Amino acid sequence: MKVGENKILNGKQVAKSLEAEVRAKAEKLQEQDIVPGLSVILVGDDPASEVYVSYKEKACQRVGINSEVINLPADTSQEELLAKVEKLNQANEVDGILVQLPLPEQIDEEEVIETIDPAKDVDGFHPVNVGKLVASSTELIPCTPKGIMELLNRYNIDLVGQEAVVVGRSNIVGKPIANLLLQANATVTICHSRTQNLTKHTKEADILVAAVGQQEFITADMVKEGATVIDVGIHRTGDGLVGDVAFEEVQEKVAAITPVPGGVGPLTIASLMENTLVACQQRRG
Ligand SMILES: Nc1nc(=O)c2c([nH]1)NC[C@@H]1CN(c3ccc(C(=O)N[C@@H](CCC(=O)O)C(=O)O)cc3)C=[N+]21
Repeated sequence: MKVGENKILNGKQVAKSLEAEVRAKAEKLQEQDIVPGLSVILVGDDPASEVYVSYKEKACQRVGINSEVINLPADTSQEELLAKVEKLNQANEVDGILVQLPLPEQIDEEEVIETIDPAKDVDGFHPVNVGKLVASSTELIPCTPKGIMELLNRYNIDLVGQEAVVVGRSNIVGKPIANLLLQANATVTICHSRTQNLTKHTKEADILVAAVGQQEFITADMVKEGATVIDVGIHRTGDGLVGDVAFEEVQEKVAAITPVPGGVGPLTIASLMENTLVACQQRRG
């Protein structure tokens, strides 16, 4: 099968259809004079963060969510940042609060996340939402894992009883996607930097999620023929964006694969729109 024949999972297209659904629901809320609101706090001037935040703002415009970006200087203190979060917790028109990561080193990230009202935690990073995700169910699921599950679902990729291998154990991607795959009845293995004989595990994967943070780390010899490969990585290189998967060689071997760009990234943004809408419905719908 060649590129373009459906083997390349079109995250951009699925994101577009998810956004259309959010937009329709936001329009319904407008009949009650409710407009969902998202506040993004950006500390410092990391260029990559600025780009991602601008994507989030544009998506809000597309779906009918009010967005506000709060730019704080790189030397913002912990107290100042917490005070800002608390103010947003109190603001009725703010349904979602997102503090863009990574944060400068003087900031205690965990304390910031714990200060966000769990009902407004559209990243799904607050311990209350993490606990609900693991133990039962919550609407506020971390955006990247949520987007991946939507993609698998829309492409009818079977998970029940399948071997799913997640490479990476971050709180943002690895741990939550492993839990969601488990809930979907996959058999889940989590690999990480200390895993011995990584290839032994990845070669068994029917579904392989690469969230390693290293450019083109997953090579063709590491994947099983006919697998589904989800590439969560984003690396800026001289030749443009590349992922955690060596796309050209791996795509020859697998049944389905997400591209970078145009795969997981747009789904992350669309899921943020969904989470903001859901937070709004739950708070004031
Ligand atoms: N609190 C918080 N929540 C986040 O969700 C969060 C964060 N911090 N910090 C940074 C990461 C990264 N992230 C991305 C969002 C969209 C694309 C995206 O749209 N990518 C496009 C285009 C990439 C490009 O052109 O730069 C694509 O892959 O096709 C990528 C990455 C959200 N993050």
